[in-house]
Amino acid sequence: MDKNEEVLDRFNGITISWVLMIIQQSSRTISLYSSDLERRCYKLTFHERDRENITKEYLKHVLKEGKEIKVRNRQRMLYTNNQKENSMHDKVWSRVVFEHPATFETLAMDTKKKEEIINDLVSFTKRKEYYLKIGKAWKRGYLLCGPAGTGKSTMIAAMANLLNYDVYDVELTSVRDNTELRKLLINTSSKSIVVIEDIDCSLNLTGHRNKEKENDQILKYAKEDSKTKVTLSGLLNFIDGLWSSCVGERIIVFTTNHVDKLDPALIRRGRMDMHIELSYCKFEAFKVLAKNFLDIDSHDFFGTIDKLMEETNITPADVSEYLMLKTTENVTSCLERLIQVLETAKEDAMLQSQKEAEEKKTLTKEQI
Ligand SMILES: Nc1ncnc2c1ncn2[C@@H]1O[C@H](COP(=O)(O)OP(=O)(O)OP(=O)(O)O)[C@@H](O)[C@H]1O
Repeated sequence: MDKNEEVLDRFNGITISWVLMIIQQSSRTISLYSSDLERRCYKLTFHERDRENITKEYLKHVLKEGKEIKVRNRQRMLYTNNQKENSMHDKVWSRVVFEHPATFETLAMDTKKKEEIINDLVSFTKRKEYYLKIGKAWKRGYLLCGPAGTGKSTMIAAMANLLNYDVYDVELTSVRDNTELRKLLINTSSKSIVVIEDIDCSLNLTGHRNKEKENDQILKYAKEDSKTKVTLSGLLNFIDGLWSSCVGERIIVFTTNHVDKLDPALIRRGRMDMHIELSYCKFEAFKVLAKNFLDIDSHDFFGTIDKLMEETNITPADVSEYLMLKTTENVTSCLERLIQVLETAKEDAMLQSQKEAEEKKTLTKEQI
């Protein structure tokens, strides 16, 4: 608004006039900045009879709207924990602008499941009073599981874009110990998603903690260069601390390719409120990808693709690759290429299961 410009607003049938006032202040000191000598304020004019309504309801509404606009317009950030061992500065997080294009609209998965997740997220953000009333911290935990390339990272980006949250990506293998983990947590802000990806690969946070043999197997997934001394109880404290010591809304997301290998304590309800399984690309998910990549809702080949997808396991990441149009291709030739890939995958899967069945037979004979 310019100085003395008037803007009219309507609220509950009341008209309010806003005028920007700039008041010059006299000062004996010299300032390089003219704004130091100015006081900016807004003059609101309305009918006397509406005074109570304005002071009690309208101003509250203006502040709330203002906050929401600020959140909508702010640049979101992606934070990662600093990995330099002897970092000179105190900052535990490094940040870059978060500009991932993924949305729930472009996310390929079962429509019903997608709606359920969106509703869960949106209703979480609106339940501040409810959480206060029941005496629980305003938080929600999501466990995303599924094979590589089924969209776990993409879903986190879609969540952040939907809610307008920052993302804190915790690289657990670079966290020295539980104290450092706590420090990271304290330095996260409200309206954020704290992410620990591939939780099964980061630490030995597996189920059946007493069975050494199984633990050995799981350690194969652990990163060999990991120097972390973070323990399972440290991580549990981190999650519970996140809920109890932080003000404001927070979401924590774990992703894993091997949910069965995680310690049940880590993923129990209350810590991870919603378990979301992302799976191989079936026809409904394919239709989303076909719309994203080829801008089509139907095609004569859709029937064949539907059938083949029921018989094969192909990830949305692979389908996305095959749907990227080459300069020499058109939609039909691109879909033909995908059909060929699916047919080959189907044959390979059949040969593999035959081989496995024969191996099983031989094994049983040997046992007899
Ligand atoms: N469900 C999906 N919807 C849309 N695109 C997807 C989906 N799954 C995968 N993709 C595409 O494949 C790429 C890889 O997917 P993404 O990294 O999200 O998978 P992931 O499950 O996190 O894999 P990993 O376990 O290896 O980290 C994405 O950049 C995206 O383009």
